[in-house]
Amino acid sequence: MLPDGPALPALDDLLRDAHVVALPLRNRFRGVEVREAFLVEGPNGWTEFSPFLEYGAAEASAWLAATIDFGWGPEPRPLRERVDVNATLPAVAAGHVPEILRRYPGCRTVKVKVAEPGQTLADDVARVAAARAFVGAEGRVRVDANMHWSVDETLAALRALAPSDLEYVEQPVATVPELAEVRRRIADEGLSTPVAADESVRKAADPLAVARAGAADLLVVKAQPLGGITPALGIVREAGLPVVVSSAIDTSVGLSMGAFLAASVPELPYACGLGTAAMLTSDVTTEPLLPSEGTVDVRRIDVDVDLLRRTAAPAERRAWWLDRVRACYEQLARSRAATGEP
Ligand SMILES: O=C(O)CCC(=O)c1ccccc1C(=O)O
Ligand SMILES: [Mg+2]
Repeated sequence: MLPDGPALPALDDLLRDAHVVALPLRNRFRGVEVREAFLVEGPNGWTEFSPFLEYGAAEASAWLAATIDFGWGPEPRPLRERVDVNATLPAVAAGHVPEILRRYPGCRTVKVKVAEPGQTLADDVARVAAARAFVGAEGRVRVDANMHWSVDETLAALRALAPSDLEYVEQPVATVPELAEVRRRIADEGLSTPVAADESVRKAADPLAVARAGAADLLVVKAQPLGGITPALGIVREAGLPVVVSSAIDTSVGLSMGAFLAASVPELPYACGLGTAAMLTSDVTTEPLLPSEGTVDVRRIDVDVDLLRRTAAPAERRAWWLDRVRACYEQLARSRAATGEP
């Protein structure tokens, strides 16, 4: 189900002055080496559309709803001016951990990618230990397995990672029943690691099912896949669980949407995954939303025309993105027309 939202702007308003950029990453992340994004300026300011390339129109349409919500919808009402952020550590060798974490000045929380296909639990243990050594006993270290473990593998990993004292484990397994089982087994075995749901929120037909099933201790919420700040805030309210606001390797424009969401959530007990501008080798603004003193600003982003030109995607990629916006727009228009009917 696609979220409701403001009346759609004309398709031409989305396409006429749009930019498509291709930003190389410093380190490969979930198989991605260059991040592409579609940027457009609405009456509220610059907004972003950047679903991953493999997503079909149905899934990507929620991301377009978010693009429109941020550019054309109700202005967010932030409760804070800065948001604490975590460092995001790709599945690199342990020896590379310090050089990556140094890009996140002041961040006391690290999210470590684990369970990367082709790697071993020993690789994860070494990487997580290096992250713990970097932040010290006062810091926080969480891991994200992106659904790659079974229930048994999760428990084995949590036992092996226990010396690093995890803040939580994010989406260790794929399904809601498995998440529930992981939580039960953690309690049965006398462990205490909280379980966070990410894919079970952002890729689910019903983002609240995991909360209703009592299958997670906290939720990871992302503005773009949930259809924007307005619907995401509704999900946070109804879930009744603590949340971490995160992002999807966005440009600073997409990160600013996440920062406004994080700033609008009533309670924000965890550092948010909004520091990832540090993963990009270039950005679309001269004032990128980079972490400083462990936080990012909550502000709109002005894009820089020179940077847009320098990071512009090749013509055939631009054409692909414009087609994708058209396809998603059609879906949104159809779904909004349907909800208007009796
Ligand atoms: O939460 C963070 O630290 C950064 C964002 C992140 O990890 C991410 C980025 C792109 C795609 C998936 C994920 C994820 O949380 O699984
Ligand atoms: Mg995740």
